[in-house]
Amino acid sequence: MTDISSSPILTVENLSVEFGHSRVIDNLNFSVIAGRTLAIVGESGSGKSVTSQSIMRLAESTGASYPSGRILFSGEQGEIDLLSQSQEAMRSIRGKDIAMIFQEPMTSLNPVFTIGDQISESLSLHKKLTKSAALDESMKLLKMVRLPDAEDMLNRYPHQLSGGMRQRVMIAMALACRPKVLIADEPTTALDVTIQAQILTILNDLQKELNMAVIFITHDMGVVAEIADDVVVMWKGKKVEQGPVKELFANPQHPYTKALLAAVPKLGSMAGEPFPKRFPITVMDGEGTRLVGEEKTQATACYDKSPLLSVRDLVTRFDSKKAFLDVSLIEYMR
Ligand SMILES: Nc1ncnc2c1ncn2[C@@H]1O[C@H](COP(=O)(O)OP(=O)(O)OP(=O)(O)O)[C@@H](O)[C@H]1O
Repeated sequence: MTDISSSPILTVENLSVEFGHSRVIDNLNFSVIAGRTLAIVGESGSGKSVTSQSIMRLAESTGASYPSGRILFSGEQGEIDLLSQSQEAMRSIRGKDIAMIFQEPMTSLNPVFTIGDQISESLSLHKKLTKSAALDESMKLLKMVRLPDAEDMLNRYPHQLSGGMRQRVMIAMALACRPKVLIADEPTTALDVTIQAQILTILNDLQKELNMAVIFITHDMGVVAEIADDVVVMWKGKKVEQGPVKELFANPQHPYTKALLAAVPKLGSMAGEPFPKRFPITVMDGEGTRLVGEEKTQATACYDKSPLLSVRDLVTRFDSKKAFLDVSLIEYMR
């Protein structure tokens, strides 16, 4: 059950960000609580990445300034304003207290070092572990993100991994110091739908296990439905709507939120048909294509008022059977 009295771990207060004379974030306010996921959703250029880069204090290196605002973080030393920290102080906060994963893991992984070296480096830096303790811990982290053959994985180089594996390595690295806040900036956008579903499930599970606050940046309301508790909708640098995901999906207020929701595949309702309580699931695997039954998805159970079905829910459900959805079902859902 949600504890509405829990105090936020991170609060963005009246934040404005400018590049030269151009204001790209205007008076933004939101907060995140431990154990909950806040999705920041908005179209390209709405300011999602600048917001996360500002929290990490990485935006200045590309010319950003902050004419107003505070970013309050409740850490071990009590509440601090990240915007008034020196870059040196931020170096010990980044990665340790607040970690980030990005859309393209290849840009954050060093091609000439093994996976083991790269995870261990972060552990040595923040936790001062010896090399062998760091390698042991790295293996535990790789198991935590469900990478098979963790030991073999430690000796591999980034180019020897698939995109989904690299993203899991990035999650392992981000979680190395058990951060209080994880910022995930479109971490699944570059992956195909089956792998996206696996990564979202892993993130969801680890978030609960570690009781982290997660800020999840995306432009995809289908992803929001699966991963978020709360949503902030951004449009042209401003927050236009905010609320618990279930309420926002059931009763969107802002035209832009409505437009975002309309882009998500829905069953039936678009053609004015009543929403089917159950629908056929066809899978395609080594044994051919066949009907495996009828299902009521998690998504329909969650969003009874605004039935929403994403391809990912179904793929996740059948992934254990190494099965893939028949294209006809996806067509049917559209
Ligand atoms: N270094 C920079 N210099 C000038 N303007 C910038 C810079 N970085 C971002 N902007 C501008 O800030 C605005 C917000 O960009 P931001 O990258 O945060 O959008 P976004 O919502 O993350 O988009 P996307 O989904 O495409 O990543 C855009 O108008 C962008 O052009």
